[in-house]
Amino acid sequence: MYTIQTMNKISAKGLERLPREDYETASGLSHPDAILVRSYKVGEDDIPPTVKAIARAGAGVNNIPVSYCTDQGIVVFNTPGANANSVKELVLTGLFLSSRNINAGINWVQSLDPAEEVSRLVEKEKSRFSGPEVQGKKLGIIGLGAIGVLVANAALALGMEVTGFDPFISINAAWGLSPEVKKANSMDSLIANSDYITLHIPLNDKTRSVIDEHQFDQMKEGTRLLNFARGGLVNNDSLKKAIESGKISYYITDFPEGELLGNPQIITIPHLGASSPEAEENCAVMAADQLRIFLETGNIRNAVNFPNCTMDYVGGHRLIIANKNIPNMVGQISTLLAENEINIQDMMNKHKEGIAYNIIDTDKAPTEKLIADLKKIEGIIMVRAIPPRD
Ligand SMILES: NC(=O)c1ccc[n+]([C@@H]2O[C@H](COP(=O)([O-])OP(=O)(O)OC[C@H]3O[C@@H](n4cnc5c(N)ncnc54)[C@H](O)[C@@H]3O)[C@@H](O)[C@H]2O)c1
Ligand SMILES: O=C(O)CC[C@@H](O)C(=O)O
Repeated sequence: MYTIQTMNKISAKGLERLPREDYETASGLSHPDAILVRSYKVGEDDIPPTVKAIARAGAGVNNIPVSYCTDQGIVVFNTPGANANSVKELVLTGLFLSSRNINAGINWVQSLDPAEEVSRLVEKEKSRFSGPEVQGKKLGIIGLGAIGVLVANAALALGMEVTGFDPFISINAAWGLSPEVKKANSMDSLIANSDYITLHIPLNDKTRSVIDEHQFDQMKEGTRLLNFARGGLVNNDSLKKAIESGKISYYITDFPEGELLGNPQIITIPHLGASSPEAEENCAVMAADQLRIFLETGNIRNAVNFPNCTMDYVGGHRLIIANKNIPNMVGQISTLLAENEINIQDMMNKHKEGIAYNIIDTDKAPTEKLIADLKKIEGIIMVRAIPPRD
């Protein structure tokens, strides 16, 4: 029986992927094998030593202490692309909200006294809320991953001129991107030439406050900035100055903070990018499947801190071992197995940055002592025997 601790409400469709006869899923487990989470900020103290994997039902993993997990041999998964369409639709909504003064207009109508002649007032005052069409305008997209590509292609269909900046674009993303999307050679040039800018990059130490005073200075007067990626990408003090100076006409964010409230030029959405039943289901299903496959077979798909590594599993004896990516680790592991008269039947070794991951199928079950001895090898981070299938 595996136990999975949920740290947010997870779509039932996802939980159904973990059969009840083999899995207990609940929010208050003290020794879980794995954690399933959405946006809850997971602290190191939330992760008991029994945890082997954490699955983030979503894209961003900045709510998970990933390097701590790596050091503990805990595999962290996310669900690439599973909520991208949902975010794309909200970004398009954001484009129109930022352009046509819709939010201000709606708020004004709602503020009218119903006893007044509302239709007359509307016709008299509506010119205050006029705003430009997006067709023919320039959209700059920072980050051409799962979401950025969908936004780019949809914006082209709306008649926008689209430029993207992503020095690390994946081959997969490049395949999905329309050839009509122009490539910016630097973030500065994209920023300087856009009427609308939308952010679709992860928040990490390299991207924190990536939109700061310098970037605002490069922008055209009246730029509309959309942030459906993470609040920390934009420096709020610089943003407020840019609004005051007229550089920014509207900032649309899915990440409200106290200091952003009450400004009519900042439209705050309560982190709804992935809040569609379809996205919630897609993410939960993908996250649950990845956890189940890892727990039951050791195969890894879509981990952010471990290499992808899959080897057909027929149900026999399997060891999974993670180690620092340094010389002679495989040699020491196989020597120890041989000394214990265990024959390797099949093996796979993959690495990602400083981590190597091994799947080793053997002819006999490893003993507790062998597992303990493997863990003692300098550089070994994690060893687990996969329980053989009946
Ligand atoms: N609002 C929401 O509910 C919601 C939902 C999903 C994702 N997100 C956020 O959006 C981000 C993007 O999601 P995604 O699914 O497209 O992820 P993704 O991993 O598919 O794409 C991210 C892209 O950003 C690029 N990138 C990284 N650093 C960059 C930099 N400095 N400059 C330019 N490009 C850079 C990468 O090369 C990659 O192509 C996530 O990390 C998450 O923070 C928000
Ligand atoms: O789970 C959510 O509601 C948001 C997820 C989103 O921020 C993500 O990074 O995928």
